[in-house]
Amino acid sequence: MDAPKEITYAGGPLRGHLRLTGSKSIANRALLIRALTPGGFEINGLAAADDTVRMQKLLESEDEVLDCGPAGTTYRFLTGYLCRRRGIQLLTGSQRMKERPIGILVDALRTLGADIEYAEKEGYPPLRIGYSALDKSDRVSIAADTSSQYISSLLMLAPTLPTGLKLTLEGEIVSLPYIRMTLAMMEHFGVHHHWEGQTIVINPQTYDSRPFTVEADWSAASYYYSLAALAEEADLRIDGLFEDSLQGDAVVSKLYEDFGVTTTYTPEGIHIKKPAGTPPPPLFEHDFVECPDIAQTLMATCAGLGVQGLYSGLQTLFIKETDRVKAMKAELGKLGVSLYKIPPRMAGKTGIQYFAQEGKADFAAATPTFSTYHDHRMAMALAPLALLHPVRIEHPEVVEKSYPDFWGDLAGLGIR
Ligand SMILES: O=C(O)C1=C[C@@H](OP(=O)(O)O)[C@@H](O)[C@H](O)C1
Ligand SMILES: C=C(OP(=O)(O)O)C(=O)O
Repeated sequence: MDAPKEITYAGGPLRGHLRLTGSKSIANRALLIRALTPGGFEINGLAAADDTVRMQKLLESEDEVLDCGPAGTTYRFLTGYLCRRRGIQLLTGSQRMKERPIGILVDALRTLGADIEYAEKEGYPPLRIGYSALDKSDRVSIAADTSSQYISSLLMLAPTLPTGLKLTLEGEIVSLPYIRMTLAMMEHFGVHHHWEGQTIVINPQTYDSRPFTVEADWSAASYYYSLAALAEEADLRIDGLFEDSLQGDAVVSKLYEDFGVTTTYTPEGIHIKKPAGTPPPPLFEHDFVECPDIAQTLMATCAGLGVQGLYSGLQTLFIKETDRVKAMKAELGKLGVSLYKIPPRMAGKTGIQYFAQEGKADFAAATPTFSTYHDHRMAMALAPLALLHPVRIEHPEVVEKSYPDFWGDLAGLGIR
């Protein structure tokens, strides 16, 4: 095992200016839509993120085995796409990918006529996918409470199907902004849809070839908001982020207002500031069902500042790159901060599952070494704590999944 990375900060106000990496969610949609667009189009701002690089390579590959590694969107988007590509391919991924469910998407595709088999365990990757016209039905219902990526996969394919698709979303909808992102990008390429209650209707249409630029990544921006909140004083300019965004994680700018971090939008991007002497709030409460990827960031901020946390909407975190609540509980536990499920009887009759967080990070024992569980967001969410005390991060290379320049960008701010 490689040595963990130790990161420290000399102290003082946090100042800097950087250009953020591109959004992998937007990039992977643009790449998939391009593969379905006659004549293709130019995409600007594609990041070197591993998930994006894999998507690009696998779309071009004619190999019999396609390995998505840990990339969820790549895996789910290709599951739909490959159903209509000639030949038989085995779609596989990392060990963790084989534990992330795919049955809901496979069942929906089979209703449309797909030729898909489980190559190992029923309900999980890898999949053996053959060609099908997907003309058995143009109507399908799908459980929306597990992953929006299944829905995005079907939506992007929908206009290319013989009679389009009527997709009914059942149950609670998780990660809704990502479904909106998919539909908005389809609109950009001239494909229209309409809602009939809980059903999204997409008629057969052709994607128009138009140049496209990938926005910078608001999920990645969350780590800078956390840094600003943890700093005594902060003044950061981040280029490439805009108020009018396709990304639901842009809500992070609002969430950090509670911590005294303000955002000004400039023609180049954002300017975030925290004045010296801003006291932290006593409590931070949020429902993360629309922005699951920034939950770890806020947990780490609250731990660093000793802010009590009350979180809901975390029910999908256990099937991400790792079981994220379990992993955060273990790592924050190293600092004496507790994270626990509130017993349902105490949460009342709402049926909502709440988690509470209590305690302020205590660095008295020793420099903590954080494990990262093959999860880029564990590394990036915990790194800002280095503003308070040196920390060590195991397997720092995990950040390559979405943000390969993360450590270099932190170094540019004096966090080395
Ligand atoms: O569609 C997307 O780009 C994503 C959707 C979300 O997943 P779920 O829909 O599985 O929550 C999110 O967590 C993931 O990082 C990216
Ligand atoms: C959950 C994530 O990614 P994916 O599901 O695409 O692997 C993430 O990036 O936080």
